[in-house]
Amino acid sequence: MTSHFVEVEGLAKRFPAPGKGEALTVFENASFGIDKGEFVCIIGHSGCGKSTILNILAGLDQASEGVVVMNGKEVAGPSLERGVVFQNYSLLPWRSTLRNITFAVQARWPRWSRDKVIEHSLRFLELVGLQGVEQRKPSQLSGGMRQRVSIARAFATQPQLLLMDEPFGALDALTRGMIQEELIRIWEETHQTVFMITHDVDEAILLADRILLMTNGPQARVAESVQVAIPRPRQRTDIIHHPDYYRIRNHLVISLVNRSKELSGSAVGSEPQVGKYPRVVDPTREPAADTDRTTCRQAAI
Ligand SMILES: Nc1ncnc2c1ncn2[C@@H]1O[C@H](COP(=O)(O)OP(=O)(O)OP(=O)(O)O)[C@@H](O)[C@H]1O
Repeated sequence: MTSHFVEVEGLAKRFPAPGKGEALTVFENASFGIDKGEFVCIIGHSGCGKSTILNILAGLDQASEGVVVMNGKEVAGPSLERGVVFQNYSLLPWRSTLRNITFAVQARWPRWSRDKVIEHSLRFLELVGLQGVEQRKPSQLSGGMRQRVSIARAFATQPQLLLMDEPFGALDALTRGMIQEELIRIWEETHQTVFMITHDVDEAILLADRILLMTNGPQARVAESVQVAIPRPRQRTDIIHHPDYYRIRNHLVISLVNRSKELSGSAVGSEPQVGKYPRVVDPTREPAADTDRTTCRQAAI
């Protein structure tokens, strides 16, 4: 039945109303697939249910309807096969930087020797540029460094699926840019399957193979799957000069700013959604009028 590495089928989340009112349907009928080694970002306005979807994929929350299947097995709870990076780093404050990583690596591979655990952990700290701070506690690190530790820890445990909930949301623009590039480097080395929430259209285009677009809630839908076929390796300073960059960016911005509200609860775009999956969109093949450069100032939602 499953054709993708991760298959999300007919997911819905409803919360009961406090009184006798109707239940709140945050999103419904969310169906999409993620292939092995793919980097997928999801974008949508605040409250449409992105974090809830990510938590359901992680096994940390339960769907009201629908199912998530990973590698042929239904996701029924948390597992070391799925790693999560949150915006607030989630490091253990009493452990050193290195021990925050070795702790997770040891849990993942309990039979490994101490030396092997340390060697493996140091390699991932090095990949995020954190040599020399191994013995510092999280409180002695900057926000950017803490997020690097948390990314290194997630990649070091080599989960089959890595879930990232706005990992750079709390960082300043310069630090964010640097860590985005480190994330690209570490992903290109490991070819991890990644599902990431972001509010930043430019970040999504830089990182993703595909961007899932959600309409506004309540009754939000995963309406489009937007292809990002810009070749890799990608760099922040070069990607903006690629001829397809603004076509993709403007499509995303127009969909998010103009269409997602009007069409909340239905597919974004002029064509209706056919079948269970979101409409597949390649903005580089859409008419130029849809990608007017004047919308480019509204990039983060
Ligand atoms: N326990 C709950 N009871 C009722 N409603 C809830 C509960 N938990 C979450 N919600 C609602 O579910 C909706 C989706 O929340 P979620 O955090 O998944 O959205 P989001 O798209 O990730 O938002 P943001 O981009 O702001 O992080 C919100 O409207 C929120 O108020």
